[in-house]
Amino acid sequence: MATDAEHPRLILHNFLSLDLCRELEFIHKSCCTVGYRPNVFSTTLSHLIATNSAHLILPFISIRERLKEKAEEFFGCEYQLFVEFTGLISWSKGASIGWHSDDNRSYLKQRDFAAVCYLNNHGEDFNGGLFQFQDGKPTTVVPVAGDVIMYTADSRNIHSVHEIMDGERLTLTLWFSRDSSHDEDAKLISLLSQSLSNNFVDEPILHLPLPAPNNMYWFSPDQGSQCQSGFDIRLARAHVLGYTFYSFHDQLLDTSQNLSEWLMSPLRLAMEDELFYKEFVNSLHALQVLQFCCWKVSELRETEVGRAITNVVPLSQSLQEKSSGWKLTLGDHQLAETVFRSLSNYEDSKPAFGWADLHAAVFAWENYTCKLRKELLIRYPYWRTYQSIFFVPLVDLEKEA
Ligand SMILES: O=C(O)CCC(=O)C(=O)O
Ligand SMILES: [Fe+2]
Repeated sequence: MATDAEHPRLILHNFLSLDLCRELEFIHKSCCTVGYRPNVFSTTLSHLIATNSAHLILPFISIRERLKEKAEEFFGCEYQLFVEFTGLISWSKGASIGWHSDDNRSYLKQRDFAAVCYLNNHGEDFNGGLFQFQDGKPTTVVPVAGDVIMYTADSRNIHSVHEIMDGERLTLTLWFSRDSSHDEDAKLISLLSQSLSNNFVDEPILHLPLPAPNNMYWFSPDQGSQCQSGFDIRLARAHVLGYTFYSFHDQLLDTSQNLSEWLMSPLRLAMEDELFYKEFVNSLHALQVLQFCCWKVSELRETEVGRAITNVVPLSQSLQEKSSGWKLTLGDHQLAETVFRSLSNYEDSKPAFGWADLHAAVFAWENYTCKLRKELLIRYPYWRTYQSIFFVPLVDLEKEA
């Protein structure tokens, strides 16, 4: 929709497929950290690389390119733009932003255009959170999964976002710049080169995530103050799906002091009074598999045959045998549910999937991860050569190789 020249902006319906929206939701809900403002969570591409999950930047590549081309075409600046920032951003109850333009700080002056992609639905996944332009048409934008809004980052497009009343609102947000010194690609390629040189580059070994420092996962209802109340967002994300983490240590440790340490070390998943015997290398690994299961559950149910599960035991039995099993406690359950429950989860409080699904998800997640990892190793040398992160169909690269 082209609008008046005084307020250059564009709305694109169904620009992203629903499956891509779900895939990005999986990435965000398994990798995000607390954001830059209260009740906001974010996942940047550099964070994915830093946490040993560089392959998870791949689902972003073609969409970044399509959005950049669209912005260049619509705003009439072909071949002039660089992606300045790409990130998944979610807002929970209480988050909002007043009237502003996106270049309204001295350190944001390089931003020329914004693209906000909605990944979930107003009224279904969250309430509140309508986007509003101060002048010009359209005035209000209701977030619908797959839709995108683009606008100039200057004062011609002053906007705000209403407070989130309930649920979690998720977007993929990009800014574009004409200034090549703010090219995100150059920074990402440099991070990738460090990350890949730390690993066995030739071996597409299974890639396991490595958590960032624990304070990046600590949600505090009153950010800025040193208050003790709050929760670890990895525990909270598992909790709203109906799962808890159990750690099996030899020694008795003081829970509050060691929660951080345990979240970094091997653990298992429990649901109600049953324990899944699969050991995950750390909390992020377990959370990635849980969120992957959430994304793929219907597909997993179609393809799995047999579905015999042998590695689930009653918790009471396992704790008797291994007296050192410890539940990692979440703390404020109610707060975690307010912050992370999407509206659609409220209907019934039962877990959305069970052990058979999770069992299948462990293998499907490994296949997904290995496939992306192999793809990254094919694409990366081209990105390094051209100092640009671009999308080419894999068959074309394989032909060249
Ligand atoms: O998420 C949105 O709809 C817009 C967010 C926004 O205005 C911003 O991040 O500057
Ligand atoms: Fe904004």
